[in-house]
Amino acid sequence: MAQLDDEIPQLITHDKRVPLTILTGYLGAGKSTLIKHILTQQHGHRIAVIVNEFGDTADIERRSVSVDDEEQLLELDNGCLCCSIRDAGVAAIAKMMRKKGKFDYIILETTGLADPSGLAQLFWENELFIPDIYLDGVVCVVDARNVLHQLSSDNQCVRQIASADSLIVNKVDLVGSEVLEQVKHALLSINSSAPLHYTTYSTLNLHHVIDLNAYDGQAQTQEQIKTQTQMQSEEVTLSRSTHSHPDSHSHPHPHLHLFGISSIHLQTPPLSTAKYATLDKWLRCVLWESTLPCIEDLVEKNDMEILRTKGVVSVLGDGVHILQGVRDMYELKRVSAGKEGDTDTRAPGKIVFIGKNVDHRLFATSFSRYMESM
Ligand SMILES: Nc1nc2c(ncn2[C@@H]2O[C@H](COP(=O)(O)OP(=O)(O)OP(=O)(O)O)[C@@H](O)[C@H]2O)c(=O)[nH]1
Repeated sequence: MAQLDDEIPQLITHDKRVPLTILTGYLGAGKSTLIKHILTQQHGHRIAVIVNEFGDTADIERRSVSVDDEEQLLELDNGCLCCSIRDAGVAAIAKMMRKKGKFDYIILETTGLADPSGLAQLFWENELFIPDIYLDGVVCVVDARNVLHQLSSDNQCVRQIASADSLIVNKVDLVGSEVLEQVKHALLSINSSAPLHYTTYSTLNLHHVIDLNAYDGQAQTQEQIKTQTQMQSEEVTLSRSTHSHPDSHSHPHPHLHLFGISSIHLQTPPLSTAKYATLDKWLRCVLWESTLPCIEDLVEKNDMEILRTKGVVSVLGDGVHILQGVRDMYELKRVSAGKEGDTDTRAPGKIVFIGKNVDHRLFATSFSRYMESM
């Protein structure tokens, strides 16, 4: 356990905040293996690892990742970091931030049983607690061999995948190409906006894991989001037709109900500044009030839960704007200036919602009706 003391704060950087990666993934997926890989690579960072484990396995974790300097590891004894974060957890991390300026990056490995979306939300809005830290991204390691079974039986496993900004499909050495295809389709149907990376022993290029800037609009260019979502939605369509009549007796894989969690995309044309304000209002209804306006004739009550929102929108004469959201929090931010004749500002936009009971038809109808009515 790191010795936390009250020395005079000496942050490694004075003008820069320290990035935080939340590392999630089901029990045994390969999170510690990934940390071990990260800590032995050249990445130019001095990384502190925080292990948040159930029970007393943190001791085993410490040994298995073999960190040279023990002070790089901080264990949070309480398995439920989300509940304790506002007091002990934040205090511990804040104190660690003052540790002699020994690190410039934090990886928080969550318990294999946790839903990371609450944590992501907390660190996204954490300026109140630890202003020196910003959330870089949520990375989820998936066990290619066991994930299909886990998805059918554990809600948290689905939520971990839904919250990810980067998905690492590990243990590909243990499965054949057919299973890998099924895994890919299952993951894309839950989260179509996170890129997939296939690994053995969590070995991959570190730019898929750290310095993602997933919550910083600058990293999400229009082209990236467009290519990613277009490519992945084609694959999801393929996956849905492949599994249109699942039957556990005739199929070699289980029917995945995924606890109602999936992702949908809405297309949006370039918006005038007035319509952009309308979009903002519609998002407040959806994300703050959990309501889809203007569809009362179609559905009485909507039992939806949004975990993650991402998007890119062109505003006529005002450049490209990025949408980022975690649960009920969201941010619309301009990332490039627009000018007359700027092709970017005339490109179509796209909004991705990941969550429970997100129905594409209802979202699309609500969106188009609301945008027309205002
Ligand atoms: N065959 C194979 N084994 C792997 C691979 N990656 C990890 N393992 C093994 O899987 C086991 C679990 O890996 P860990 O990295 O400890 O998994 P974890 O996600 O940290 O596990 P928890 O802390 O229990 O949630 C270890 O025995 C690893 O050596 C892989 O790609 N292929």
